[in-house]
Amino acid sequence: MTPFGERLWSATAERGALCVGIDPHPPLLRSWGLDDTVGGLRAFSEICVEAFGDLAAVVKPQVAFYESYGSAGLQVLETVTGELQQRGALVLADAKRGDIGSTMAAYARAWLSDGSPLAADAVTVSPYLGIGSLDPVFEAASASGRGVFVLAATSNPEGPQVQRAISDDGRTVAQLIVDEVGLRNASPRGSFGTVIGATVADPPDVSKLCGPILLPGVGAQGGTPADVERVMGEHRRAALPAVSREVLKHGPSVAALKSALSEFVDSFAFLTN
Ligand SMILES: O=C(O)c1cc(=O)[nH]c(=O)n1[C@@H]1O[C@H](COP(=O)(O)O)[C@@H](O)[C@H]1O
Repeated sequence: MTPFGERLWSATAERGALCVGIDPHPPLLRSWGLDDTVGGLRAFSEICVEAFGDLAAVVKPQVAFYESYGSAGLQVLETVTGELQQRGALVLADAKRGDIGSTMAAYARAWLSDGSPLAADAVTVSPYLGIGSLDPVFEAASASGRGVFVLAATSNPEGPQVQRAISDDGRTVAQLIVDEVGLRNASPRGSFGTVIGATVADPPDVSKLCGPILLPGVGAQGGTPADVERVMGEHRRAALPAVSREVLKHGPSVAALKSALSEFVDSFAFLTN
């Protein structure tokens, strides 16, 4: 398969730089007139497939909401992943996995290996057991043409306490993570990205990353297109802003969801022009 970094570049050139999240919060299910059951989860997800599959460059199902319904929820996630891919969207599984290396190899098999029922185009991972513990994930992604997004400077207010801490050599933890991911990218359009919230006040330098940057926190958490521009500086072509609730609140009308998504895509047109 063509490496994820190249596939993402083409997808954002064609559809615009935006990642729309599928986050089936129970109150959101209810506001769409759906039950907080696996049936409601399935109906919610099918509406999202219909609304986003042909339009968005990347769709990011939040795995936590599927896991909370057990194996039946994960089955819905498997189906939705396949349907989105059939419609031409790249699927980023927001699983945020992080463990010792030998266990990461099993997560890599689950999310990034051909033939796995849960395999997506890319997965989010957490580096707080040490970036080297993620090597099995980088290896599996390289082997299968998939991608990885490593948390570096997250959008939540609690993040800086850990991520702004200073490491032995004077860099912040967030900077260290960005630099380490950059060392693993083999080409300017690498398949290994980082996560930097659109809400982050003092973002790390991404000039040597050579990979995509997922910017969650747009919309419901207060991030704006101007914030994305500020965080990315001259590296804006690598940006992949992410929005969930601010689009999903327009459901269950497929037309209204599509139009909310298109408005966001337009507001980020400056990233790809
Ligand atoms: O990895 C993520 O996507 C992520 C990282 C981060 O720093 N902050 C963050 O909000 N997210 C995810 O992005 C989504 C944000 O949703 P909204 O706030 O509704 O747009 C959720 O699924 C979060 O888990």
